[in-house]
Amino acid sequence: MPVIEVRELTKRYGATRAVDGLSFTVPPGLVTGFLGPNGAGKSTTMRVVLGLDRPTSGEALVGGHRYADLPRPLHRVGALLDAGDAHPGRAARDHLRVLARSNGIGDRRVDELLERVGLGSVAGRRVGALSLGMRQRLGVAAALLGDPEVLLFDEPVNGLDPEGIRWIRGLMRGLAAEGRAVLVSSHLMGEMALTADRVVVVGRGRLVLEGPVSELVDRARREVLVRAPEPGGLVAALERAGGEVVPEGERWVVRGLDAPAVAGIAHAEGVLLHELTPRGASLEEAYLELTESVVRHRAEGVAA
Ligand SMILES: Nc1ncnc2c1ncn2[C@@H]1O[C@H](COP(=O)(O)OP(=O)(O)OP(=O)(O)O)[C@@H](O)[C@H]1O
Repeated sequence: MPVIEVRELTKRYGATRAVDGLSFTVPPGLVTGFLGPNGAGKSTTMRVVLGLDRPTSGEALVGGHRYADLPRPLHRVGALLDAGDAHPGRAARDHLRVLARSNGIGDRRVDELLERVGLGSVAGRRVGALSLGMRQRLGVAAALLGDPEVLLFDEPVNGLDPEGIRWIRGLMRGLAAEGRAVLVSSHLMGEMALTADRVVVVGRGRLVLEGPVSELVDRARREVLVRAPEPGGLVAALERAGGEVVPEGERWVVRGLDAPAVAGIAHAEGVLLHELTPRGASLEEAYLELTESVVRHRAEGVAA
């Protein structure tokens, strides 16, 4: 059973549809990457899941309930939205203690978490004197206070150095391995390929794709570059087989057929090939292509 369920969610701010009929689920035990370009509606969706924003229509449920109806929300859902939300003048430890006490959580849990996120030695330091990476770790500790089964991270690697990025990745993988549902937003596909088991891709507030990371790769446009000094009937035969053939310099770009199929057709036509090169899109390209096509379609839709 999915732990987070977003159903037909729409959120408008005036004329802006930040989220537009979005549905997806976040299952337990996996890291789900929430991907989309800037302004795609990721933060808005997360805020609605956390009850910080009200949907215009549709709903977002955690364990079958709206956030507002969860009895002990901090014990069900933890979130890292913005590293800058702690009081700068307060010591890191005290920041967590205040949060913990107001939720009936003891100081021992605070000390345990400070160690877990690697802030044990700087726990007495003012929040304002912590580096961005340390504040990010403090935010993670706050999210984990109630030992929640669901975790939301909004662009957690922003501004972190490579060591901090590695740490966050390992942490998210570990939390999922403990059976928790982890939703992490990013606008970088490469980052998600290293961290997520599955992805929910959004563009302009709408769902573009939901599924395993590998599905995105499969969606990548695949091409075969072909060079044949005497092509004869090759192009026509490739087109008959369903390929789309476009000249590129001295070569042909074939789409819709894989390299073995192209080789087989060339052989059947008796055409000698000097080159047969499969060209696959990278994950980042596949993702950009997907989100761009959504943006284009929607722009055309608006113009029509
Ligand atoms: N409180 C608000 N008032 C008005 N417009 C808003 C508000 N919050 C978000 N928006 C708009 O809604 C759209 C979606 O924003 P959102 O922050 O959810 O996107 P995002 O995918 O998280 O992008 P980013 O990666 O830039 O954070 C944007 O056009 C944004 O300007």
